[in-house]
Amino acid sequence: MIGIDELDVKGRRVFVRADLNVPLDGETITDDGRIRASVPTIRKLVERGARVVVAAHLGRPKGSVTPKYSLAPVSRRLAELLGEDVAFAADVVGESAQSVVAGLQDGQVALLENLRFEPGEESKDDAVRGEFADKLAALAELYVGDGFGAVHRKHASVYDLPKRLPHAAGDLVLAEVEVLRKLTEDPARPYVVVLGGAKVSDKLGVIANLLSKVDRLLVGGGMAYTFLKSQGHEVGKSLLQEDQIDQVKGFLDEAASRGVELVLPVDVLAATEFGADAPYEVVDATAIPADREGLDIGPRTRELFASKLADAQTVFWNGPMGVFEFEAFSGGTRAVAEALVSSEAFTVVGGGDSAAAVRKLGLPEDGFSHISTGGGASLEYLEGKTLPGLAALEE
Ligand SMILES: Nc1ncnc2c1ncn2[C@@H]1O[C@H](COP(=O)(O)OP(=O)(O)OP(=O)(O)O)[C@@H](O)[C@H]1O
Ligand SMILES: O=C(O)[C@H](O)COP(=O)(O)O
Repeated sequence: MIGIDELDVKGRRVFVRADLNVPLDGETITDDGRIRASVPTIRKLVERGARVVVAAHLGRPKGSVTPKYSLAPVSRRLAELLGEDVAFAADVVGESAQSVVAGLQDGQVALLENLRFEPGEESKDDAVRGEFADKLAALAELYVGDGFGAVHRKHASVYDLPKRLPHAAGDLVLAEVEVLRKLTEDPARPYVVVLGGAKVSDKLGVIANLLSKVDRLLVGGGMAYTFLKSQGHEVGKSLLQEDQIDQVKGFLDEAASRGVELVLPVDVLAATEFGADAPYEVVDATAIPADREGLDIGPRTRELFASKLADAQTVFWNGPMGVFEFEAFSGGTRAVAEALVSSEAFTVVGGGDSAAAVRKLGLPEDGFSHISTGGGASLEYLEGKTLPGLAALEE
């Protein structure tokens, strides 16, 4: 994988695939970490006289134009952080994109509209993705892969486009891979992975492979309820991945046979509904009332998880322990974050929302060895999987 320093970019149109998938409240960006992380590569290209065409996704609009997922607010923030104008295209490969890109002078930056407004971006059909990648390729002469958070996606802009243009990895991708490689090569033990969050179906899949690598797996957040259900417990209205209950039963058996400690919540904050002010009570994780929804791990679980982190030498954490965006349900995430900050271990936090949670809770970013921009991407890297976006850059 070569870096951007090895590309001759002056006067050339360089397509930068970034991960600008930031949390939004309406049009307000609630955490701009991923935009900040994308700035150094873009700035370097600007300084070297490239005509920079940035592209990214936001949310999961599933191939149709969805105004609430427009990158317009991101474009404004990117311009502020760069201290440069950013020409925003109102579409991805249409007339607006073509004219914005054609108008770029050396050292200028454009941002295309959300890649996922186009069905070709995420299509499972290679030909459909390829056709869309051809249109993206027509916008540039060189490709830079810098969207680490999305390198696990076999999407047109991540996987097919670098096959069509001379390419290099951006500085963010190189830095992320360097840190994560340390975790895959002989990590100091005990090696503990903490999983939470809401992308349950995506991330349950990684557990099978992680079980052969870690000593301990702590499961909280929206992930935990499928485990509790698979043990036969009622989980009420909590997040549940019904179709993966059997698979999860298999994980419990495999963890036991491998001697991996799989630690689940023993209590949860069970709310009457999903909301910042929803009334809630602390209940045993084995007795969640049918009309309640688990929105955070409870106080006994916080202590349990902290004790399981106390002797760790290596920790990877992805996914908040609860709905940390609501103050009342942020305590579990805070407890895990604080346990990591006070730990001597090599600690890596990964994921858009996980990193945002660390910042929102006011924890010192330098309290962690590394804060990664990728959640699912980091997990799949740690599993030892070949990630499409990295494989394409290596070719
Ligand atoms: N018990 C729960 N019920 C519902 N949502 C939850 C629960 N616990 C955590 N969440 C939500 O999970 C979301 C984050 O999950 P996610 O899996 O996307 O993590 P991430 O760090 O952003 O990783 P990635 O970068 O892969 O997206 C947060 O918005 C949080 O509110
Ligand atoms: O938030 C993330 O993990 C990345 O931006 C990828 O988003 P996705 O899970 O919707 O593909």
